[in-house]
Amino acid sequence: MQPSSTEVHQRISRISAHLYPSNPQMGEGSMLERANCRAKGGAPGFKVAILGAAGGIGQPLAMLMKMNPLVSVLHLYDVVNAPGVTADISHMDTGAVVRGFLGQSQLEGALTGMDLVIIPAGIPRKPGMTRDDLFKINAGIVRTLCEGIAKCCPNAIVNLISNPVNSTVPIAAEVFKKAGTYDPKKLLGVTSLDVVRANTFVAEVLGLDPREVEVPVVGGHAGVTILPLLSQVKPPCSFTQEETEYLTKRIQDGGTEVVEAKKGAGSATLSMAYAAVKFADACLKGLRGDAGVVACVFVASQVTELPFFASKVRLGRTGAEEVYQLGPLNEYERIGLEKAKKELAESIQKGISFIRN
Ligand SMILES: NC(=O)c1ccc[n+]([C@@H]2O[C@H](COP(=O)([O-])OP(=O)(O)OC[C@H]3O[C@@H](n4cnc5c(N)ncnc54)[C@H](O)[C@@H]3O)[C@@H](O)[C@H]2O)c1
Ligand SMILES: O=C(O)C[C@H](O)C(=O)O
Repeated sequence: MQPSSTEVHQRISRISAHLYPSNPQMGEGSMLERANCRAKGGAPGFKVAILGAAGGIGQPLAMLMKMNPLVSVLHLYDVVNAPGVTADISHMDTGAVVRGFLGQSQLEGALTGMDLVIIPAGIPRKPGMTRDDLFKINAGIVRTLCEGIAKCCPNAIVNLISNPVNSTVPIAAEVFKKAGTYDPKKLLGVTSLDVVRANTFVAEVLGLDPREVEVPVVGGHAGVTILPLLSQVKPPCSFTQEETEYLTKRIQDGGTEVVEAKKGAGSATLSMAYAAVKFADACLKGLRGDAGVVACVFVASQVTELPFFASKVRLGRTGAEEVYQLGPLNEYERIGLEKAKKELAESIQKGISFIRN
């Protein structure tokens, strides 16, 4: 039987409300309720928000998270174009319910009830810039978004991608401390792109499939703070001094390599979305209670004298439940570690001072 025109109208307004629940002109509450029911009644999964979802990273990240079977609800927030990206992604025939949120007034709706918040909001580098040159603009963006998280989903795990990660993570920590919601296990600076690059470049040198290679990358996420531990590569292997220097430099300069190739059109977006999803998936598996979920991430740490440091962690139901020691380093890595710590200390302090002063 054909549906009546009233039924068709009702269905259309339901779909609008599903896509734009925070925009009263776009639909009625009934669809939101239905979407919530579907989220509850459908495959069990986690609620994930992407802040900066309409950007170069945000769009492919949203697409890949919509394909993730662990996600039941996906909230896409941006200050521009969120409705367009949401409409597009929502047509994918995968399980997650997608909802769009546009602008500061809809931030609370985007965040309420979330288990995981991924933040790729902020400006990217152009050739000639360092990640620290992004601090002025991105520090304020991260502060505002983290104030929203503290208010609306204080228990969520946060995956912070916005650069400079070495400073934005300390900024987020200070915001959460001020709000009384800081849980060091749940604030994670995303460094998975460094690991993805390291696996790829090392595999090239060894003539292996990159999927078989595991390179721990520790320290931070900028220049010399990115420290690949080539002495700990799996499968066990050895490198000449020339290979070690080539690989270390290429991994440290991977971001710049992409920024220069893009000639002013931004920085890594597609490989970053891939790396972000790899890490987010690990966080969700940890939340689900899977055993043995290990990844490198920039996190509150006692591995060195610095308050934050990237190293391998074990992800569990409450976030980064165990932060692993660096393991034995060779002479080249020990020298690299000292350089990394010097620069990292300044970047961390800059982030802390941004909120405290
Ligand atoms: N951690 C890493 O490994 C890594 C890798 C690549 C890029 N990045 C960083 O990620 C960030 C984003 O890069 P991109 O290429 O996607 O940039 P982009 O400019 O393409 O996208 C950024 C998005 O953020 C949005 N945005 C700006 N202010 C916002 C706010 N207050 N709230 C919500 N959204 C807001 C913009 O509207 C835009 O859609 C940059 O800072 C970049 O340096 C980090
Ligand atoms: O290099 C950049 O500015 C972006 C990102 O941090 C990267 O490593 O690709």
